[in-house]
Amino acid sequence: MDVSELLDSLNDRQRDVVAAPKQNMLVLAGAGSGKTRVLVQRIAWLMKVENVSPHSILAVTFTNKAAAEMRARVEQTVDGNTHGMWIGTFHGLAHRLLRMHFQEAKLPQSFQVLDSDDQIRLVKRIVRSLELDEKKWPPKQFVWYINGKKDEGLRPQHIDAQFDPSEELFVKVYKAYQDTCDRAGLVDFAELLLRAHELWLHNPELLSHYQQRFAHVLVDEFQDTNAIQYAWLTMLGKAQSKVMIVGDDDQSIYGWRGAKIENIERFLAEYNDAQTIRLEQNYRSTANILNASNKLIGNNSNRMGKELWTDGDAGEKISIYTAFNEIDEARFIAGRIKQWRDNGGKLDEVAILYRSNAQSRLLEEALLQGQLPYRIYGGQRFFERQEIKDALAYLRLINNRDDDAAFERIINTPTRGIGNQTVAIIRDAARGAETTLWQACQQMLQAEQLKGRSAKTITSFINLIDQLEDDSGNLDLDQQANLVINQSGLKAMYQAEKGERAAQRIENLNELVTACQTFESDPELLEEQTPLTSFLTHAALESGESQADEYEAAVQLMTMHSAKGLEFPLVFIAGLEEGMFPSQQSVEEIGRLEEERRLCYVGMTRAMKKLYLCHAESRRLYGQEKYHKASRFLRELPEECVEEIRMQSQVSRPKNVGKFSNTITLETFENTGFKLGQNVKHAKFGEGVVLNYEGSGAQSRIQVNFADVGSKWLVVEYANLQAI
Ligand SMILES: Nc1ncnc2c1ncn2[C@@H]1O[C@H](COP(=O)(O)OP(=O)(O)OP(=O)(O)O)[C@@H](O)[C@H]1O
Ligand SMILES: [Mg+2]
Repeated sequence: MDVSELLDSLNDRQRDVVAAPKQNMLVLAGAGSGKTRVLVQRIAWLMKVENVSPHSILAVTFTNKAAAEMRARVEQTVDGNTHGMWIGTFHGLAHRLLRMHFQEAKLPQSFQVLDSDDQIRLVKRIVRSLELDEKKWPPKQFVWYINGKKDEGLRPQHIDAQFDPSEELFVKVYKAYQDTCDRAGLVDFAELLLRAHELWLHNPELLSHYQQRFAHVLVDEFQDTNAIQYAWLTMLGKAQSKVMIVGDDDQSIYGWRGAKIENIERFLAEYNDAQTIRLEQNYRSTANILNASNKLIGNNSNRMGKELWTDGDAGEKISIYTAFNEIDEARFIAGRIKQWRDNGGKLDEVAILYRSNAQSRLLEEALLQGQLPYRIYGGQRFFERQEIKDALAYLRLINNRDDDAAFERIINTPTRGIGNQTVAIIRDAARGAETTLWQACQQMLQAEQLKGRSAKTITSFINLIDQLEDDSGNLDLDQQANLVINQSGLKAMYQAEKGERAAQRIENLNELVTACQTFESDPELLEEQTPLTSFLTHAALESGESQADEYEAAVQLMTMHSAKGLEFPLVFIAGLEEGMFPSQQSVEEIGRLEEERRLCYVGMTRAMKKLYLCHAESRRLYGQEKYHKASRFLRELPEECVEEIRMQSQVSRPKNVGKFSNTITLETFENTGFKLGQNVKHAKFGEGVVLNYEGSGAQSRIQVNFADVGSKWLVVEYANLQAI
C-alpha cells in the first residue's frame, strides 16, 4: 500500500489521527468508529512516512487474538517488515521483559507462570499450612486480596495492617504465598505486571534504555487498563516517547476486575499536551442498530459524551424475539441461522452472544441438532468444562464402578487425602491383576495390602460412591444429579473458591441439573438403558463431537465480554431478562448496573447488518421454572428501531414486554398445526400446554405438559390432540 492509499480510505478526523505530527494523543470514540483501524494505520504511517523503525514501536491490545490480528494487519499494510516491533497484551509484554531481564527482575532464569487454577491451589496449601479454617477463610478470598494488592502495586511490606487484625491475617497469607512463589520461581498473572513495574522502578538505566527505544507507544482498549498497567505504561512513555491511547469510556466492562475508566482522565491530566481527537462516524452498523445502541447508552450518567452517526442505510429493524421458554429461544436462533445460510450467508458471519457461559448449553444443543457447526470462543463446550466433567465422573462411577477414567478423575477431587503415591500403587495392582482400579482397591483392602491412612481414605471413598448410589438410585435423573453434586462435596469445593470463576462453575453445575431434568431418553432404548446411562451416553457424544475444525466456517458463541473489539454481520444476544442481564447483583448497585448497560452496548454494537435480541418468558434455572421480566435494556430501545417477533398463541402469559410497534407472527411448527404455548386437549391425559417439539412430518413429536399427569412426549400423528 503506498502512502496516499493509507489515507484514502479514511475520513477527515481519522486522517488527523493517522497523519498527526509526532505527539501524545487520545482518540476517544464510540464503537465501530475505526479506532482499531486508525491505530493500525498510524503504525504504518509512522513507518512509511516518518521512517520510524519497527524496532521503536510498542503496541498494546486487550487479547492475544487482537494482538495477532493487529500484527497481521500492520504487515499487510506495510508489506512485510515488522521485525523488532513489540505487539502484545500487557501480560504478554511484561512476560517478555521479565524473561529478557530475569536477573534485574530477581527471578530465576527458569521461572514459571502460574495460571489462575494453579494459583488457587497454591493459596489453598498455604491456608492449610497456616492451619486456618477453610470454611471461615475461603482460599479464593485471599487470592482476590493478593491480586488486588498487586494490581495496586503493593507488596506485603507496604501494607500497614497494624490496627486491623483481619487485614493482618490477609497480609500474613500474602507474605507466605509470595515467599513460596519466590522460592519456587513462580509468577502469577498479577505478579507479571507488578514485577515489570518494579523492573522500571529499580533499574533506571534499563527503563531509560526502553524509553529511548520505544519512541512510539500505542494502546487500544485503554478504558480497561488497571492501576498497575497504567503506572507501567506511563513510566515507559513519559520522557521521550509519544503515547497514543485509543478507547471508549462507554465500553469499559472490566471494572469488576480493577479496570479504571478514570485512567482516561488521568492520562489527560498527566500528558497535558496530549491532543484529543474524537471520531464520530460509525462504519460498522446499520443506522437502526447504531441509533438503538446510542439511545441505550444514553441512559448512563457520567459519560464523557460522544455522538455517533452513520451515513449508511437504516437497514433491517432490530428483531426482539419473545420466546416461550429457553428451548424455544435456542431453537429460534438455530432456525434463523439456517435461514441465513440458506439465503447464501456464511456461518462464520454469525455470532451468538450471552451474559454467562452456562447459557451456552442449550444453544449448543440446538446448533448440534440443526447440524450447524459452531465454535465456542474463549471457552469450552459445556460438557467439556472441568466442573461438568467432575460431576459426570461421579455419575459414571455410580453407574459403572469399572470406569477407570472416571475413577482417576475423582479419586481425590475434592481432595480427601489420597495422594499420588497411593493412586500409583492402586494402578500397579490393577495392572498386575489385570483388573480395574475399583476392583483392585477392593482386593487390596480385603488382602489388607493397604495400610493405615491409605486404607482409611480409600475405604471411605468406596463407601461414598456406594452410598451415593444407594441414596440416589431411585430418584429421578435430575434429583440424582443434584444429590451427587452436593453429597460428593463438589459443590462445596467450588463454592469455597469464591469469585467470578467459581460462580460460573456453580452456575454450570446447576445447569447440569437442569439438563438432566429436561433430558428425554430415547424411548426406544429405555427398555435396555437406565435414564442415567442414556444421559451419560448423550453427554459423552456431545463432548466427543469435535469443535468445528479451524478452517470450517462456524457460528461463533461467546460471552459479551469476549466479544470486545470484534464485529459480525449477524448477531444474536440471548437471555435478555431481568436477573440474567442485567444480572441480579448488579440491579442493586447503580455503578454495576451502568457497567451492565455498557456490556449490552458492547454486545449490540458488534452487529453490522442484523441484530436479534432474545428473551424467554420462562426459563429453567437451578431446576426450577422461573418467570423473568424482559430486560429493562429492551425497554430502553427506541420503538422505531425495533420490531417484535412473537407467536400468537391463545395462552395467557405474563405480559412483560413494553409495546413495540411492529409485530410479526412466527409460523406454527412444521406440519404439526400446533404452536409452543398452545393449550391442547388429549382424550386420556386431559388438558395441557405445548412445551416443545421435534422432528417433522410423520416423525414429529410434541411435548405437552398436562395439568394432571405432567409432561409427556407424543407422536403428533397418533395423539389426536385438539386445540382448545
Ligand atoms: N473510513 C472508513 N471507511 C470504511 N470503513 C471503515 C472506515 N473506518 C473504519 N471502517 C470499518 O469499520 C469497522 C469498525 O472499525 P474498528 O473495528 O476499527 O472500530 P473500533 O472503533 O475499533 O470499534 P470497537 O470500539 O468496537 O473496538 C471495521 O470494519 C473497519 O474496517
Ligand atoms: Mg476496536
